[in-house]
Amino acid sequence: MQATPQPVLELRDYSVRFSTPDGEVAAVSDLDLSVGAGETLAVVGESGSGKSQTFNGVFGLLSRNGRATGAALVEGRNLLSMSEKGLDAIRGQDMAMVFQDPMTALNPAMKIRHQLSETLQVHKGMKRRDAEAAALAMLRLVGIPEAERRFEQYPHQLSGGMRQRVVIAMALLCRPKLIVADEPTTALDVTIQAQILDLFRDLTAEFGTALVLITHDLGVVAGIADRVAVMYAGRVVEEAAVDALFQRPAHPYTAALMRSIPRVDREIEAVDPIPGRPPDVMRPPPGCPFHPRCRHAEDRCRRERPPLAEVAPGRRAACWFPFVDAASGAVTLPAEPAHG
Ligand SMILES: Nc1ncnc2c1ncn2[C@@H]1O[C@H](COP(=O)(O)OP(=O)(O)OP(=O)(O)O)[C@@H](O)[C@H]1O
Repeated sequence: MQATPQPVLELRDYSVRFSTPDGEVAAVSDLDLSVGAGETLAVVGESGSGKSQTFNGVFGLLSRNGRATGAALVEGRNLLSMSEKGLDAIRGQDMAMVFQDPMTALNPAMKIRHQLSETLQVHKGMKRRDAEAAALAMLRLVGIPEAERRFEQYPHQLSGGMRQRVVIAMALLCRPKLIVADEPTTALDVTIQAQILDLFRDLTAEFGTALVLITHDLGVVAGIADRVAVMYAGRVVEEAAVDALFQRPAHPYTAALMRSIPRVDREIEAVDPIPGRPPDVMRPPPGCPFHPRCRHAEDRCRRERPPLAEVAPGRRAACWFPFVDAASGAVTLPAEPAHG
């Protein structure tokens, strides 16, 4: 793999399971992933592929029937073996999560002033005045116009985009080493979406924060991510540097995902939805979980599950027949067969 800067978060042999009356749900299986200081890792995949539960497990936010196993190391400390108190101290101080709906992080009955300064008072032990001054400065930094006036308002008085900026300000206040943003722009309109992504890019570069951006939308990762991990049925099926991935995906699922999104440089007719549906994680198909939807599946794919393996320098793919020339390491997309 491409040399990652010193990992801030490292998942090793990491899985998430839920017990249900119908049996065990293997939501996330055997992940090995890391993200380094100042690096942005995008985690993409269709709904239900395990993106959110992976990081809910890291933050100790799984529902009661869920359990994460393996290791989730933040600067070498395994969060999975920590007490609730130890985890509380790290959450908010060393790592923060930003969700799709900013109201999950905001208290509707509290002025922005108090929401932000309280974070610093609790986690950094700052005096109220200093905390408020720092909070106001951060509000300006995340591009809130008329920050002084907004400081005295309640969340419902702000637009959705502005609320998300406040949440980002709140996440950054303690200068965390890691931010996980789960679909942070999905609820926003396209122009605001681009502004918020720019904001993430600028601020993580400025503070050297490791950023994990969870999204179902491959389109949003191009301008912001350094690396991309593509998830399918609870596993990473491809991992690569963003430019390499966009130039030539090595896994048929990534290729299919790319064909399924509209692009400004292509005719709308070129959008080609992925046939079929993702597998039921309680009853995954034998072999490669993607084989029932794959245009290139062969017998081996129906029988044996391919491991995530290095297919070229800096990229991994879980496919028996990745689009990579073994001798040269060049990625080669085969001609598409006529059938779907
Ligand atoms: N409490 C639960 N009990 C049982 N299964 C669950 C529970 N929570 C999540 N799951 C299952 O875990 C799997 C992964 O879900 P997850 O939310 O991580 O997917 P996702 O890729 O983030 O999708 P989305 O983009 O829709 O959020 C899904 O099959 C989901 O049904």
